[in-house]
Amino acid sequence: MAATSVVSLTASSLGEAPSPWKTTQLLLLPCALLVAWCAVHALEWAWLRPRRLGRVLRAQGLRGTAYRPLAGDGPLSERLVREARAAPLPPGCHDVVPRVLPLFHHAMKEHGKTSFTWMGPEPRVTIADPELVRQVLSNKFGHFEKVHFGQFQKLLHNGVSTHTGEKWARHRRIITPAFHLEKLKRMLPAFAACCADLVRRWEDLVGDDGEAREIDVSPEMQRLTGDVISRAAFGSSYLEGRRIFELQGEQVRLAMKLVNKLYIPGYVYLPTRTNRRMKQIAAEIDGILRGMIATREHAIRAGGAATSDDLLGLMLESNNKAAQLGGMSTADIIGECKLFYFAGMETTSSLLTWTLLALCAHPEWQRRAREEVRRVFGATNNKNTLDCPYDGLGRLKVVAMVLHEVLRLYAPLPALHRRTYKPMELGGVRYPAGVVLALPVLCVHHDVDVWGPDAGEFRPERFADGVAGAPPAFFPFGWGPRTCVGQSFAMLEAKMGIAMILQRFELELSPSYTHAPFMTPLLQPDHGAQIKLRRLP
Ligand code: HEM
Repeated sequence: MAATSVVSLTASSLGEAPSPWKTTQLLLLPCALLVAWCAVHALEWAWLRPRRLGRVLRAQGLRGTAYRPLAGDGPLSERLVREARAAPLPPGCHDVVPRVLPLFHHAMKEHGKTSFTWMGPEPRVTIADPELVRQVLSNKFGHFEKVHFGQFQKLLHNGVSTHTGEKWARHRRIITPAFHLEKLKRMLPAFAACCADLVRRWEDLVGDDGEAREIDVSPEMQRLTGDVISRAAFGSSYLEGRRIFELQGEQVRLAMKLVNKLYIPGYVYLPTRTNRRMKQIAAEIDGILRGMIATREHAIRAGGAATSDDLLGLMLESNNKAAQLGGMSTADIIGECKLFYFAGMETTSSLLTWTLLALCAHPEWQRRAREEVRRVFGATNNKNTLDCPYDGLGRLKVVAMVLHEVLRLYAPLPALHRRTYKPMELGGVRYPAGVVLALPVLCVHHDVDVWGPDAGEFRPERFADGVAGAPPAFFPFGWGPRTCVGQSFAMLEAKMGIAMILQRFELELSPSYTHAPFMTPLLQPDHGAQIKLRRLP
């Protein structure tokens, strides 16, 4: 319209009628410019920039796969995953890297330990030297920033793990006190109640006729850790919490369908069935959490407490104290609650599942761990030990060694990622901005150069002197300023769960179990974790 009136004005001021051809030309010009601008940007994004970054890396002696426009190594990765997935491992074999991280394994074998592959148009350099990994993760200036998946990630969770800079520091300061050991000790009765529910249910399932019964422990451990996080996070409102956990589970399953489409710009905004359902789920979760937060805040304003023994209450308390310095908004608190599920549930259930499977595959360690549990807590939990479980859990040295060895061999998060946002030097290589650094936790944990020729074997005695006595190449909870805030929470929960199970049941692998560790994106058994349980006298 504006263009037409300018044309008419100019034409009439010259005393001529505007020619329709001229008008069309003037209208087409901005469109043509827009198309040209998009084309140049698309060319830069999909072709010129990747080629430039690849050249810079190769010029410094790094080797890697050839860039394929847009798709990158997607098709290669899909093929390698398909092949790896088709080949289960023998039970008790812990050489899981080629199966779990087939693309990294392939690239490192073909092109060296520090080599690169392509995530769509982004080069991804694998850094598998533990000292360099530590340097990346310890960089407190955030020069290696976390890799995010934009709107997609917001639908799953939008908490401290996705924030950067001042916002991350503020959120981390506010939520950290909720995870202090003194606070966690007060949550132990909630942990114990969930574990007691689980073993009671299993006792009913197994019966006491001395026969072994098969149970798939993988969904069982997810249910346990979902219950624990629901109770620990929301105290008496834990049934609403459980609904959130069900919805989050569905959200993750839908999200996994989208992973390969993430490189199609704007895909998450298309009104597909999956996208619509994901938005619905996010809205329902937000609604439940908003209601819970409003109730707690109302209680605080009325002069009461926010139920300070659960994570939500502790976080609100800490947030109120930080209010003068700029606290968190309700939307921020919702993001953190969603993150508790995402960060704390599947990770710990993965650890518990692989621990139960490892104890079946290594009966000698099962016997030693059970003897220790029964020495500390008795044959079944009696009143005294339940009153003070923290001290007892601290005395479970063999159980701790087993858990650490499982975290080494089956790290629940097999790889972490960072991105350079400005040129950075690392290990003698100068990385330009925009390079993704993949830190393959699992490869470092299985590296024979670090752990010795028996790196692929289950030997919990490596951790006889705790983590401090093991090689400095163990980082299942990350390293540096962004290390896992829930580490002690997870270890206490896992110790309690394993102790209560070992106290009451003997475990053995079922013949129907297939050893198939798989990344979903956490490390889970691909075909379930079928274990035969027998009740102990
Ligand atoms: C075995 C269980 C767990 C494992 C293996 C694990 C692993 C990790 C790792 C590797 C990171 C760092 C990620 C990175 O640097 O990119 C992390 C961060 C985090 N974890 Fe855990 N985690 C576990 C349990 C938990 C639990 C139970 C919670 C909370 C209830 C939790 C909450 C978090 C949070 C909030 C962060 C983000 C910290 C930040 O960015 O400052 N985690 N976790």
